[in-house]
Amino acid sequence: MARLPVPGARAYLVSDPIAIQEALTRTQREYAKGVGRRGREPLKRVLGDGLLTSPPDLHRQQRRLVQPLFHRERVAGYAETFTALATAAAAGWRDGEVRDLHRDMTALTLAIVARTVFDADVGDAAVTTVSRALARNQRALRREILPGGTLLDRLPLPATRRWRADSAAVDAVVYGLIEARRAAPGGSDLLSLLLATGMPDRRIRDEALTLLLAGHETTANALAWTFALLSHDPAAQERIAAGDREFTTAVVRESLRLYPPAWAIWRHLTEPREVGGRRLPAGATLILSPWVMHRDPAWWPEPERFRPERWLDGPPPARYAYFPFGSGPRQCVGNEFAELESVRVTEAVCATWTFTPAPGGRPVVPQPLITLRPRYGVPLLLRVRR
Ligand code: HEM
Repeated sequence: MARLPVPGARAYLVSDPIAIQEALTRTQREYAKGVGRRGREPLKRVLGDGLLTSPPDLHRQQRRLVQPLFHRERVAGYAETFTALATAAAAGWRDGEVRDLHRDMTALTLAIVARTVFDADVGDAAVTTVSRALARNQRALRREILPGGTLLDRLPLPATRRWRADSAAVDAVVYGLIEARRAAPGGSDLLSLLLATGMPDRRIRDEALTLLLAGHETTANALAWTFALLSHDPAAQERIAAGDREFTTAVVRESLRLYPPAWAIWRHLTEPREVGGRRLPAGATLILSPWVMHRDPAWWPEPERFRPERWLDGPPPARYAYFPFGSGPRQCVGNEFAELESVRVTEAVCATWTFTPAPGGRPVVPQPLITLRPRYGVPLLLRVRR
């Protein structure tokens, strides 16, 4: 376990799978979400008391409410929608053009979560509003984990003003969806479930925005990284196009190993405790990092290599050496949704297109903000599959 220089926090990188398991599975009690003594969370300001950032007492009932939307059979029922929306998006691309697949995947995954979870169509303007708000503000939001970070909010900094304007625009999109559903109630989508509880609009907004953001930003990154990796591997593209779904699933898992969109999960101790053989005080911050564990040679032969076959011919990984979706009570509610969506979208793109890195394009490099985004996008040269 190593001490890390995080301002205002006693932060430790935990690299023992047993200690990671304990921190994730005992999350609502001894190990709480967030950074430092008060559990600061960068996303709390955006998502309020939505499922991702809610306190433990509220969390249990919220999770029960939302869970039915993510049951295995229900998710399986979304599969054809995943394929149809991806096929329609890819049909608009042109032979020989260079496209930023990260941007394309952001629009697509947002349309997918709106269609499936919200039973709504979001227009192009709404897609631009939401994706621009995320792209421009992650750095400003990350300030929130710094001590006094919220004080900066009171200063008229350009970043703060931009965030306020973007946030109001995103709220207008979400309240628009809520109003539309109120006018046509009775479905089994997320908004119908939330409206039926009679909870105040502000709470509905928190839950809805949480699922809209958590439900597309991470998957957009996962898909962008997947296409970046595949752009160097024409044989893998062929195998996916030939319909080998087991292989495509292995590709998605391997991509989540090398580029886990949730690259760090933060917890803090609510009381003094021994973690990984070391006594730590209350308020100590623990960083559980899929990025670090997924590339540790102790668990992965040739850890830096993209080799989807390891998921087909090797033993399953040690349980807490691979946790792209976290674990325990706060585990990703959309994990099966995300995996199936990623497989179907990857298949749909490879069915019609082959792709290579854009000649002379900027390098594809990770930018670890709240999520792991490709800093300059993923520019690829597209060719129609012949
Ligand atoms: C590849 C895609 C995805 C990745 C890597 C991912 C990763 C994660 C991780 C690591 C957590 C746990 C955070 C923590 O313990 O502090 C989480 C929570 C969550 N995720 Fe995902 N996620 C993905 C896709 C999705 C999708 C598609 C949805 C919904 C449609 C979703 C909704 C949520 C929600 C609501 C939570 C909070 C759960 C709770 O606290 O009960 N995620 N996600």
